[in-house]
Amino acid sequence: MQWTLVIPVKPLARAKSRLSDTAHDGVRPGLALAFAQDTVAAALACPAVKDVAVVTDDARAGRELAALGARIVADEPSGGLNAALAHGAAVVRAERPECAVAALNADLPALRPLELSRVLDAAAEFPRAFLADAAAIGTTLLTAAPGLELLPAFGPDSRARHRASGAVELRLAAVDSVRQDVDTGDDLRTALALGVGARTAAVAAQLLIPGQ
Ligand SMILES: Nc1nc2c(ncn2[C@@H]2O[C@H](COP(=O)(O)OP(=O)(O)OP(=O)(O)O)[C@@H](O)[C@H]2O)c(=O)[nH]1
Ligand SMILES: C=C(OP(=O)(O)O)C(=O)O
Repeated sequence: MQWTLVIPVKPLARAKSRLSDTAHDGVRPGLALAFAQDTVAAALACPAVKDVAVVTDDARAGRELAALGARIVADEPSGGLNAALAHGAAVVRAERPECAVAALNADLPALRPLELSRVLDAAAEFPRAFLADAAAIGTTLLTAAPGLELLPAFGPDSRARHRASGAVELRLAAVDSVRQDVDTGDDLRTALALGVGARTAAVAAQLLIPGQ
């Protein structure tokens, strides 16, 4: 099965606020964009991915991610992350009602295409499925098979909400790159140790990160 990914990107000036102690206001938008570029590039290189729709209202992010090959969907609801994901899924399903849809966070700079393939192949066995984040509290990926609504419930403690919604938790080993979202300076250090994409590596090299 091949998947259409829906990737949400918050306006860069407001993105990744929890990284403010690691990356100051002048650098953080560029870092958030680099995360999204590395995430989208890895997703587009994944054999299980048919195409990628990015939901964003950010002009710069839209331009740069379209240049990588993503389709850009305007964040018309402007109602936060879950509204953006539901809208993105509805837009892609309006054109291809039978497509399999997966929501993926845009803050996965260490994402490896083959690990994403393993996760998506495992998800294909279930009507709806999700992958917990590295902290085991949140979610980095949520899938819906053809004909089923995505019903995104991302945000703090989303692992429990997605489980309660009936989605099956994927219990896979060795898919760290798909779980490693970056919210804090510690997360960034962990992602750098896993190995990040070229754009994040270039921006991170300008930051003085203790322990790097
Ligand atoms: N389109 C869209 N994407 C969003 C919105 N809020 C969050 N996102 C995206 O959802 C994903 C997960 O969000 P978070 O990890 O909370 O990222 P964030 O909101 O930039 O981080 P903080 O400011 O630290 O909360 C990231 O890819 C964000 O860019 C929103 O209102 N609209
Ligand atoms: C978006 C999520 O959380 P965070 O902002 O912590 O990445 C989530 O895990 O659903």
